[in-house]
Amino acid sequence: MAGSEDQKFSLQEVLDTFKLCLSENKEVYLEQYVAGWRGLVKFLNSLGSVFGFISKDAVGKIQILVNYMNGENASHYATVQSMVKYEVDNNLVDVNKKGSHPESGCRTLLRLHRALRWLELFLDRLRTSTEDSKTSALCAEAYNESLAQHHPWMIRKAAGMAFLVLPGRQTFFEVMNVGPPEQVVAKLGEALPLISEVYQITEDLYAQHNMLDLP
Ligand SMILES: CCCCCCCC/C=C\CCCCCCCC(=O)N[C@@H](COP(=O)(O)O)[C@H](O)/C=C/CCCCCCCCCCCCC
Repeated sequence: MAGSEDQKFSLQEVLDTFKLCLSENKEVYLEQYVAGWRGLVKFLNSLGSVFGFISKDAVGKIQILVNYMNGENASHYATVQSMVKYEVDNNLVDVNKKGSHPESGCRTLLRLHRALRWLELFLDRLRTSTEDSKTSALCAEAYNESLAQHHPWMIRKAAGMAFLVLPGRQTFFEVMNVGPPEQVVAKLGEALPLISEVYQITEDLYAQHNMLDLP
């Protein structure tokens, strides 16, 4: 994986991976899910070292999942559904407090899943924003409505400070490599339902298994 996060970001590429995430019977392919996150991390890395602590956490979690996907039980890590079934059936998930499985696939994916909700809220705000909107405010609002509820004070503070140095809306749109603002807005409109569907399917699955609060 070394170096893959340094390449140029493309919103289209991320959109394509999220499109490929769902199987015909609405299972979420882990390979595409992880590929989507890798694409997003490229974007994060292009914003500078202030975001390094966020990128490091995301890359670490991506790597945990990749290790399972390439490990001896790889066949069980094809989809989120098969991973959940395998780990739950084999008692490989710490359910109430951290124990012998502190880095289960289920727990690791849950962290990225919560971040996907932040992404959904943030992209929707970006899509409906006006030229004078502040990306830092849009990002903070989306964060407070989602991920912040799972983060301790120190992380919330650090994240809040990082948001303050986010580039303006115009730069943001340029980095997406889609074209003029109208096309970015259209592309975001295309991306959002896909991200929402992947989010909702995962959310429902975790809810069914009472796993939305894994330690
Ligand atoms: C389409 C282009 C525009 C949007 C591009 C967005 C690019 C974002 C890329 C990655 C997002 C980072 C995902 C972060 C995952 C965080 C998972 C998490 O909650 N980890 C915490 C809990 O883990 P455990 O301790 O339980 O293992 C961990 O404590 C977190 C540490 C780092 C701080 C996370 C702050 C997240 C802020 C939200 C992302 C802001 C990115 C702003 C860039 C626009």
